[in-house]
Amino acid sequence: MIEKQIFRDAMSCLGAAVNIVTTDGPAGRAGFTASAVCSVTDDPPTLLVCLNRSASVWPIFNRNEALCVNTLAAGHEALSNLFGGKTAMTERFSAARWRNGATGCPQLEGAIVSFDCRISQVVSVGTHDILFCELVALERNDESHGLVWFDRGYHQLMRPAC
Ligand SMILES: NC(=O)C1=CN([C@@H]2O[C@H](COP(=O)(O)OP(=O)(O)OC[C@H]3O[C@@H](n4cnc5c(N)ncnc54)[C@H](O)[C@@H]3O)[C@@H](O)[C@H]2O)C=CC1
Ligand SMILES: Cc1cc2nc3c(=O)[nH]c(=O)nc-3n(C[C@H](O)[C@H](O)[C@H](O)COP(=O)(O)O)c2cc1C
Repeated sequence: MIEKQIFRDAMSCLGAAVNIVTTDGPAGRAGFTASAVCSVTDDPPTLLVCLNRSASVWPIFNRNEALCVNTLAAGHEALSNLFGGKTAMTERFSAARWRNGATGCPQLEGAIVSFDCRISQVVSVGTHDILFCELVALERNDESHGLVWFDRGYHQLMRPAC
């Protein structure tokens, strides 16, 4: 069996978009930073998000059954750290501006793209739940530069024409 640390060191070589995944509903509002997000199928348009079941936000996502994947732009590094740390939920949300999407989940103003989704299926693997998320609506912002998590640090990605 490969050790956990060796696996993590290897995974740190995979660059990934950084996202703030939010929810709102009967269990209240919550959000966390996630790099474990990817496309599953375009028919029906579906993404997946991997969420550690030991995270404080897990019961809230589990009950609300809706979420919004807000893909972060260059300049969102501090916000990403806030949602990725052990900070109070009010402190996380007061650091940025939000609007409510079709599902009622918070959409980050200035996100490169926001995928507003209903959680269609949940599969538990090891420590994590894989949340399959069917797209309800989306909002794009084609002007901001990108942000990637690679080698345990943030890297800005510039659009070619800018
Ligand atoms: N999938 C996840 O749950 C992820 C969790 N994190 C958390 O953010 C913090 C900082 O992470 P890094 O600076 O990248 O250093 P790190 O050494 O904790 O992680 C390196 C890489 O391993 C993977 N990874 C880390 N924790 C994991 C987990 N519990 N389950 C599955 N994959 C995991 C991710 O791809 C991560 O970028 C850590 O507390 C880490 O656990 C970060 C990225 C993904
Ligand atoms: C760059 C980055 C990426 C992360 N990606 C994930 C992820 O994909 N899945 C996950 O469960 N936690 C991920 N985390 C950790 C959560 O954001 C973190 O556990 C949570 O916000 C804080 O947990 P707490 O609410 O229990 O304090 C990531 C953290 C950082 C900084």
